[in-house]
Amino acid sequence: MSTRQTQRIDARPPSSGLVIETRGVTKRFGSHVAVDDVDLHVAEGARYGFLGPNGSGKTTMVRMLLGLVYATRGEITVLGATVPHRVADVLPEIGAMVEGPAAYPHLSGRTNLALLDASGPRRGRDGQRRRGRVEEVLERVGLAAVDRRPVRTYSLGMRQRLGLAGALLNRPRLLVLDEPTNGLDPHGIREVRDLLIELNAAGTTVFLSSHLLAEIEALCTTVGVVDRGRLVLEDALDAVRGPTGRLVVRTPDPDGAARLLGRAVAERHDHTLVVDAAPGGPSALARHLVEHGVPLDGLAEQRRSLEDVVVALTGPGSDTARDRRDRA
Ligand SMILES: Nc1ncnc2c1ncn2[C@@H]1O[C@H](COP(=O)(O)OP(=O)(O)OP(=O)(O)O)[C@@H](O)[C@H]1O
Repeated sequence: MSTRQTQRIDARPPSSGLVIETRGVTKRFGSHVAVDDVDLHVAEGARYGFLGPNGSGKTTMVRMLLGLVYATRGEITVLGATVPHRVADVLPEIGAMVEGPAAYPHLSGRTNLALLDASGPRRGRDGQRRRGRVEEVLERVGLAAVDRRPVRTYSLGMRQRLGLAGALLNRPRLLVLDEPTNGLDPHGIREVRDLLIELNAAGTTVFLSSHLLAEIEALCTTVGVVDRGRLVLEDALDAVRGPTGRLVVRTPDPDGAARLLGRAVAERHDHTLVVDAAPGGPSALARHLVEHGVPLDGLAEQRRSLEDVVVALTGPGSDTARDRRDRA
């Protein structure tokens, strides 16, 4: 075993169970504070979504995690190594894609990956195995059928997949991805999501930034929301989307249900009613409706959407609100 590998194992102890931890991380560009006193906690095995509008500091944070830019203040630990000083020890265990995929435009995707692999921790003369690794990651990202044409002729979606393939070459323990579905069509977005879920199920922790709420909601187990450089929320997605205290009733007889439930009905849309929860919960309400001849198609607890929570937290005057006003 090489010294390098031993060091990596020594650097492994996130006994806290955290693979990324930051304390008071701040980044200033001149007088502009891009990241402001951020404490991140990314647990081993999580799919962590770092959500924020454009310009909120996501890329800057991701770059700091990888030691590509230095924090003005604060501490960063990734896979047990302090960043930037010891980041080189753990980089072989991290697959990263930041600010779009980088590749030599005049070379094919395969050649680009082979070069990347040759410069990685398993550099050396195992050409056969390298070819195997390259084919495997091309297959995983749906580029197996790609021919010899140069990367400059690739669509943005293909480049994005190639970038992901590069991030997977080392079979990383941690994936750090900045806006990984940028430029992909809905089909491609779903494929990347499925791939990340599959890798995560096999043990890889996934940290990704996105300005797309729906993407984070569909993929992540934990969410960190950043607004103008500040982390305004960090929690398990299930906890964020907790119950609202109301029940959603679907019935073919909404008039009958509305008459019966009176002022408990908070909202009504076609055959769906949102009802203030009464003592006894969903089962008591179901019984009450059915006993009074109102048939039910469905009854469920209403849960907050991530969007509701984010809008409430970021509030008017934030970049999110400004973006909305600009678009209006
Ligand atoms: N090298 C730099 N010099 C000066 N300002 C910078 C630099 N890099 C980023 N910034 C500024 O820091 C703020 C945060 O930028 P950052 O790219 O981290 O945001 P982001 O959330 O990733 O945005 P996007 O989704 O648009 O990529 C922005 O106001 C940006 O203009």
